[in-house]
Amino acid sequence: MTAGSLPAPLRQAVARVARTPRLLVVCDYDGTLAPIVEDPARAVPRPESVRALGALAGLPETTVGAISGRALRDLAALSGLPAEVHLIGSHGVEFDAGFAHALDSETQTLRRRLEADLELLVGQTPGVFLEPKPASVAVHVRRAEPAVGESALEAVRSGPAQWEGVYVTEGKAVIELAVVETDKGEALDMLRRQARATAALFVGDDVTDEKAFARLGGPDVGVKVGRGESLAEYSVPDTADVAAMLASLLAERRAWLSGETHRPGD
Ligand SMILES: O=P(O)(O)OC[C@H]1O[C@H](O[C@H]2O[C@H](CO)[C@@H](O)[C@H](O)[C@H]2O)[C@H](O)[C@@H](O)[C@@H]1O
Repeated sequence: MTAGSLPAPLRQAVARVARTPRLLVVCDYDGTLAPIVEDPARAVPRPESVRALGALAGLPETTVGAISGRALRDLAALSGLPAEVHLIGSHGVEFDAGFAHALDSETQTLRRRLEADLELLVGQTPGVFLEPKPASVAVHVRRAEPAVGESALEAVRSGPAQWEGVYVTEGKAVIELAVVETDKGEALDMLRRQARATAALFVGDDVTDEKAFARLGGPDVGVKVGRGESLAEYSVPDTADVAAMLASLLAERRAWLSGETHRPGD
């Protein structure tokens, strides 16, 4: 996949947003920068995407972020994104390493109870495993036989997912129970305010990314990765196309900033 093989309307939208005075570029991680794989610990990003995001973050008037469902520490370790890229974990609520300690003791207790209960309920089911995070626990079923995975998901849905103070998110072969409400759209808006962005490009593949797509408007560009209903105006099939699109955005933005292409009002 090359920039030239992106659909023409998307190529035009990318060229347009590249010409905004203060640009914000934000990507989801799994399924967007990193292809989906069986083992979450092995989900590494496409190097071309990492390079493009790093280069974009080095340009003037250009802010870059990644908002992921992952714990911030895991996102930082796995993504290898440079320090100039703003990383936000836990579906948009984890901005810094002290996040878990800032939760009140009742919330921390609920989080521990959730993990213990989920371990008893599904932790020993073949192919099912837990991913503990600072304010949530994800139950993965990708490695389980389909019927086994579905019954584990059902046990979680009808069990701890019903507890008071628990927020449920279902994703790709995963159900996540959190003790705080999460919203990637809030995180996107915070980055937008900090950057005083005049337009944003957001790219994501999963249900939690829809909350970010819902915040887009005006000159913004939303790109859904993969199939399925989405609020995003544009879509691409997979992470290779995301890499091509980011490369195209980088080339357009560089050219515009250096005056090689027409600036509005010139
Ligand atoms: O918001 P994201 O960056 O897209 O994170 C969403 C979840 O991604 C991870 O799980 C998903 O990707 C795994 C690796 O490809 C895959 O094995 C799993 O089935 C997917 O659900 C991550 O492990 C979760 O913590 C994130 O919430």
